This record gives sequence, C-alpha cells and structure tokens, in this order.
Amino acid sequence: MPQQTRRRVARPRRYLMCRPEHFDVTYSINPWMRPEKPTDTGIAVLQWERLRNLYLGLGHQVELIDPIPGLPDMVFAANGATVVDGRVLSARFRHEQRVPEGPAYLKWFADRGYTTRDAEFVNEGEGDYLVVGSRVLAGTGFRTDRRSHAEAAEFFGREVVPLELVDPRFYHLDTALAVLDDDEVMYYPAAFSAESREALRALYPDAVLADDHDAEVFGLNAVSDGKHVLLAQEAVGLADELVRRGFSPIGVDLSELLKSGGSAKCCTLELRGGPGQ
Ligand SMILES: CN(C)C(=N)NCCC[C@H](N)C(=O)O
Repeated sequence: MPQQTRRRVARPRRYLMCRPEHFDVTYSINPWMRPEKPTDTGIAVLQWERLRNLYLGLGHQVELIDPIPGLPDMVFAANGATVVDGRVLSARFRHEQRVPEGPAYLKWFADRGYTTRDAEFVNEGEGDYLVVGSRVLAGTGFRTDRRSHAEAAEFFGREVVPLELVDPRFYHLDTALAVLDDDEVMYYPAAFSAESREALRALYPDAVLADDHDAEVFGLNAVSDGKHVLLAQEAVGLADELVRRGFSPIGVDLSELLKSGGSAKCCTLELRGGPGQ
C-alpha cells in the first residue's frame, strides 16, 4: 500500500526521563559541546518539562529517575540502558565523565524488579540501540563497541543489525536514524558507511531520507508513538514528509539541550515491557 494512504495508529508508551536539574556543558565529548558557551539550566528544565507534558497529553506514561549532581548529561535518559521485553541491558559509557550514569540507571531498574544484565562491553543504551518491530538496529563507530552487538543479540534474543556511523556530528545511531513504526524509519544517509547505507536501503526501501539541514538540527532525534512524531521544530522538511505519509509531527524546542548534542529522543528511554516478564 502506498505510504500516504496508511492510517496511523498511536500505541501508548512508557518512558523514563530525568529532569535536567544539573544540566550544564562542562566538558566536550562530541562536536556540539562547547563548554565556553553559556548554558541556562532553568531554560533546559522548562524545555524538558514541555516535552514531558506533551507525552502526558498524548496519553503516554512518564516515569522519572532522580538526577544526580555532577552528572550534567544524565538528562539524556535514552543513553541510560536498553529495555526490550522487560529485560534491561545496562549502559557502559565510553567517556569517563558519563561512566557513573550506567550504574545509576541500572539501580533504578534493579530496584523495580526488572531482569537486568550488567553489560560487558561499552554501549550507550538506546543512543545506539533502536528497536524496529522485532529487529534491533545497532550503531557503532563512535561510542558503542561492536562486541556489544553480540551481547545484545544474545540477551534480548533478537536479530541485531550492525550499522556503522562515520560522521562525528552523528555519534549515536539515534542522531542519524529515527524509528517511525514497526517497519518504518527515517535516516540521514551521509552519516553511515557505504555498506551500512546499502543495508538500510535493502531493509527500508521506502524510508524517509533527511537532508543536511534537517539532520544538522537533530530532526532525526525523534520519538514516534506510531502516529505522533515529536521532533526538533526546525526540521521542517522532515515534518512535511511525515504529514504526507499520514503521521502527525509535533515540533519541539530543545535548543538548550542541543548545546550538549541531544534532543527529544535523547531525553526519552522507552520502557518496553515491565518487571517480571
Ligand atoms: C541521541 N542520544 C541519546 C544522544 N545523542 N544523547 C545525547 C548525549 C549527549 C552527551 N553530551 C554525549 O555526548 O554523550
């Protein structure tokens, strides 16, 4: 069926978020981070609250993890773990500044009775693991160690498709690719190696492709519930194409968090399945 005639249905989601009470840019571990530029924690909190209220207004559940002083990037909950069928693979961060976030998120899950695994290899949670239907797309190149992909495949019992990122501005998979539905994605081809571009073309021949501008404003760091797609408000080309395909895009302003290299998806960890599954 042509994409534009599909009726889009929202599925209620459960998300984990972390209020950016200690947000700041005090170090630089990606090309967007400029510690010399001022940040405003109050604005970051306001922008984040709007995102959270949008989720609640759409009928989704939002759980919260307490922010920890001294961990300014902890707001990026998507990096904190990967949750599939109630099974939680912990994050193991590449840069020392973020290493303590892994155990903090893992504890949140363990305290609530989830089945957890303390990851053996470096991986940055849903920053590099994206679930598309029964398949998991897995980024590597800048953060997540390739060896983590086999660990994730074994732990989740799912097919894991490796994708290599080649542009340091798009250092996590979820800065270059967004999941729209169980069989649809949008992505920025130039962020991937030739081999990975080929793999994506074969898997998703009808994917929405982002242009340079929309990728650079982090339009692909988007969250979809199957109908509503929350994405950076500046990504107007992507929003137009999403409307054409029957989705309802909702523009969000997360300009303060972009100073650390994150947007809507980075702030949002999807909880797929609950404890005891
Ligand atoms: C897309 N996701 C989840 C992210 N891109 N996360 C943002 C991480 C930002 C942080 N300063 C870092 O460089 O790790």
